[in-house]
Amino acid sequence: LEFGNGTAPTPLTNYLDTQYFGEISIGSPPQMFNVVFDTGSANLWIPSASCSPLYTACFSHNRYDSSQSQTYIKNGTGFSIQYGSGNVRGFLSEDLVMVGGIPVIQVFAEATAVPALPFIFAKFDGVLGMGYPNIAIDGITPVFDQILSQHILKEEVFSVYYSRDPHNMPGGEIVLGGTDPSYYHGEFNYLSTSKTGKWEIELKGVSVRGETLFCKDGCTAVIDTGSSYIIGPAASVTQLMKAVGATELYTVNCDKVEAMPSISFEFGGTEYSLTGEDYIHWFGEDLCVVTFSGLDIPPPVGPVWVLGASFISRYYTEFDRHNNRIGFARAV
Ligand SMILES: CCN(C(=O)c1cnc(C)nc1NCc1ccco1)[C@H]1CCCNC1
Repeated sequence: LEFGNGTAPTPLTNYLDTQYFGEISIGSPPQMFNVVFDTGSANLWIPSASCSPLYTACFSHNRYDSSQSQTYIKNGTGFSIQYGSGNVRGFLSEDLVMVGGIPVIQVFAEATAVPALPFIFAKFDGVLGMGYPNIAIDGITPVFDQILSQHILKEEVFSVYYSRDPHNMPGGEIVLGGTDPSYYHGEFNYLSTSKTGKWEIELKGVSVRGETLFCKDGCTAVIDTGSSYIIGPAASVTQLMKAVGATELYTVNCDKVEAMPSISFEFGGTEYSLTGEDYIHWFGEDLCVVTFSGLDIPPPVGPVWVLGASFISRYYTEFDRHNNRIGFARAV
């Protein structure tokens, strides 16, 4: 397959700086879907034409109809993926999936039950997991691994740019096989993924005004392209709100945003800081909310910090499967 220089870019749509998604097709003739490219999971699921109208979150999105596809291969194995608020359930099917112009014969899940919360708020139809195969449910080979085995990519990496202020076009870009220098400047700093099999790295500390307040003895950070915000242990985030002058409801007075202190994450020997502008979400003229949320993820996964779009929109991120490392560079 001749495409570009061994890299395959997909433009992303930015919905209110909180949801970033790109278009893929499934089936012949192609059925189009908007999916989140999610490093926090490793399966592809999309709503099924056979989902009940009772599931509003399924019925209100584009749905895959296997009866319309000449390349559909029946599977039927059960599928369930757990989210904080509930499970997406369905069954497995196989068909031709086109991602960034690359064809893949892919096993994916047709969702017949999609929890209203949070997915009625989703502007995307489904999720394309970009995580490692060992977190893939039902042991399905993930899309990116299927592409790697075709040996057509220049490098065994993918990179993500998320824009800020939704008026910028495009809203973002994911590049399979390399990086896009038009969206970052300066050098990359690389951090090796602490446990192979997850896009997570060692966080050395979280500091405000130069003082390390949290994760003093080191902790784990998950770099999750499918999450909107920054999630931290509940007690730490509560203290962090106080330290930056936000109320318990995470709200701040909009004209105080410029004066808010930077919050820094130390990875390797480098401080990655977010200014008030970076971590505040403007919900209107005078409602500004801090885009952090407190969540105690239980061991063995937790306690962790999850860095989502609020972080990635400031730091262009390269996910390197060849060297099992994550690279950050300043986004444009
Ligand atoms: C996709 C499921 N996720 C969300 O956080 C999520 C839920 N519900 C809505 C409506 N949107 C979500 N993410 C929007 C988004 C797109 C890109 C950046 O953030 C997470 C679940 C944990 C694994 N990682 C993904």
